[in-house]
Amino acid sequence: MEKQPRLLASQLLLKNSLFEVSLNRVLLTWKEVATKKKRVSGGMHHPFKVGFCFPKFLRRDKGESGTSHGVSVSEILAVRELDVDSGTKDDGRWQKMPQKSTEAYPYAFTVSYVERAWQHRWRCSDVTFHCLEGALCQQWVQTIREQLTALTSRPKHLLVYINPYGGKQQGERIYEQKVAPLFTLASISTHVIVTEHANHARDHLRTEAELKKYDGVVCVGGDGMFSEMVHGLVSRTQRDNGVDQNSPEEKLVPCTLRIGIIPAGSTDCICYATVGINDPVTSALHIIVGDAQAMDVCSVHHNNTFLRYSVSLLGYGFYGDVLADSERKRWMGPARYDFSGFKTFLTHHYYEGTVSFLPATDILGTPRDKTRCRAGCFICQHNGQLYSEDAPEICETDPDVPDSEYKGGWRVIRGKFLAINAASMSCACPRSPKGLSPAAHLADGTTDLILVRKCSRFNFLRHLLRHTSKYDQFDMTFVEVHRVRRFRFTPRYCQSDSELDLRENGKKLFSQICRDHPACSCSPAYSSWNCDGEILPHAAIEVGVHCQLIKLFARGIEEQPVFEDLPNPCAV
Ligand SMILES: CCCCCCCCCCCCC/C=C/[C@@H](O)[C@H](COP(=O)(O)O)NC(=O)CCCCC
Ligand SMILES: Nc1ncnc2c1ncn2[C@@H]1O[C@H](COP(=O)(O)OP(=O)(O)O)[C@@H](O)[C@H]1O
Ligand SMILES: [Ca+2]
Repeated sequence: MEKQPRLLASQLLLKNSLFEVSLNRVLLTWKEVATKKKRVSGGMHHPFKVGFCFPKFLRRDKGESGTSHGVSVSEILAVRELDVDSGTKDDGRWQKMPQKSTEAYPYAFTVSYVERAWQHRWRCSDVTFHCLEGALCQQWVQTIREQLTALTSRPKHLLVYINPYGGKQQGERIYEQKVAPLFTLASISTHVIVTEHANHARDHLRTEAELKKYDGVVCVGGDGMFSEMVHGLVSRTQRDNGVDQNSPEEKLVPCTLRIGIIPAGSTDCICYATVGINDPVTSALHIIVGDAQAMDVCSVHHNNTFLRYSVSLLGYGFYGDVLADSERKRWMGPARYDFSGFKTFLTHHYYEGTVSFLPATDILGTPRDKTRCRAGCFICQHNGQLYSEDAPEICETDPDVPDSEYKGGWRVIRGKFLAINAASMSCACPRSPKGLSPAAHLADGTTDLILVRKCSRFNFLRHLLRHTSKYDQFDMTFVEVHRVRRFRFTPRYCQSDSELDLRENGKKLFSQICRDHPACSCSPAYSSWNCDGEILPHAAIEVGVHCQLIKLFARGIEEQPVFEDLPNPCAV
């Protein structure tokens, strides 16, 4: 790392020990002064040599000369002066001042910063430095504040929507107790709206919200609430730019405002797969430090009419049936998915239809890779560039020509499927920490199309269980996975353009099939599509991926540090 010029360096007191504290544009470091050499310096600037740079995740080292700490300036949340005389912090919280500092070091300031905890959790930590002179203390506070102000990617004004009914109905409490105090600490102003009905946030964003006033929008809720934000923002952006969402081939305009998610839902898959954990404090801290993570968005059309956007799972068959059943059991909270999941597994329905897809051939990465999409993902950068430079691949298709005759690289697969899933990202969530498609990428412009063909109940159970273990869920004869740019699905019993209303005619067709095939296992003709937790009204759909259409306040999952592999900077 390039050596940065030092902005400040002083000997300051921390918990009754003397530390050499140094600030440059990148790092704030503090290192205990060796016991023998310990002396009170009178608060003058003492140049000292910081002969090493802290590796990214290594914040603390015990060297010969005492404990060393480092925090990246980009992860400092706030700095504030302490009112030592009154013994209070300027945020009103009482604090017992250490005896030695009140006597010899009567001025103090506190730096709040991000500390990494277990399993990708972030926490807000405080460190308080005591100074001999008020002027020095103020100089430190002012210099750190100037550094923070220079971080232009940090949001200052946020529009927050809380779904009070998501997940375990704890959205408001989570926001007030865990998130709002952190936003206040970081001097972020907020306009908070507690939603009063479904689609309140979507419609407000799409038509009313004065978006120019904000640096980002935040939702407190689950994947359904996030989906509302996506629909509101994407639709608004297309309308403002005169783009017709009804055309499946249209290149959509990316949204500029970033979206933050404070997890308070049932699956929290978007949060989990972009941050690594569904933890409200962690998400709030990612928002405060101004992280940015691009994400792909799928548009879903039926007969040249826009239906919905999807960012995580589009699932027909198993996941569609689980969702349809679970919607009637919302009162159960997140447990409804376990109940409906078990019930749907027992019904073991399969569905016939044709899947046609345009494989993503010119890109890096495959769904069977061992590498994972992580913070700063090279594959997302590479493929993202490829797709943003090129015009989207448009394959002229004629609805009157059978799928099997399509040209332009489309592939056609007909069959009986227990599940057809399109995962635009891993879909990692607490139920399946590796997700539906573990090697899928957040921002590579593709979706992983997973086809699970009709198989025995036992084999399907094996496939499902592999989502929760180290074994490969795709390494089974009845499962195939393709990385695609676009795909279509047509159910076998599709009635052309005047397609069935699924709820009405689906029932009729179900009984018809069973009469025609007395020995069949009574699979209905149609399932429904689960589109990020919403049921789609049509089974025949066309899907296209829009590379990096939105941005989140996240950075992707960070690699966990392997401390043994890192050099000890203090070792001789
Ligand atoms: C017998 C063991 C079975 C284990 C299977 C585990 C596989 C779980 C993969 C889940 C992928 C979830 C993808 C995300 C979907 C969400 O958009 C959607 C709505 O979420 P929310 O708004 O928070 O309610 N959630 C679901 O569709 C739930 C699927 C759960 C299926 C068991
Ligand atoms: N005030 C409200 N009342 C009822 N439903 C709401 C409200 N606000 C949002 N919703 C809807 O609740 C659904 C579920 O929300 P979500 O936050 O995703 O929770 P969960 O993860 O439990 O499904 C979303 O589809 C959203 O449109
Ligand atoms: Ca993707």
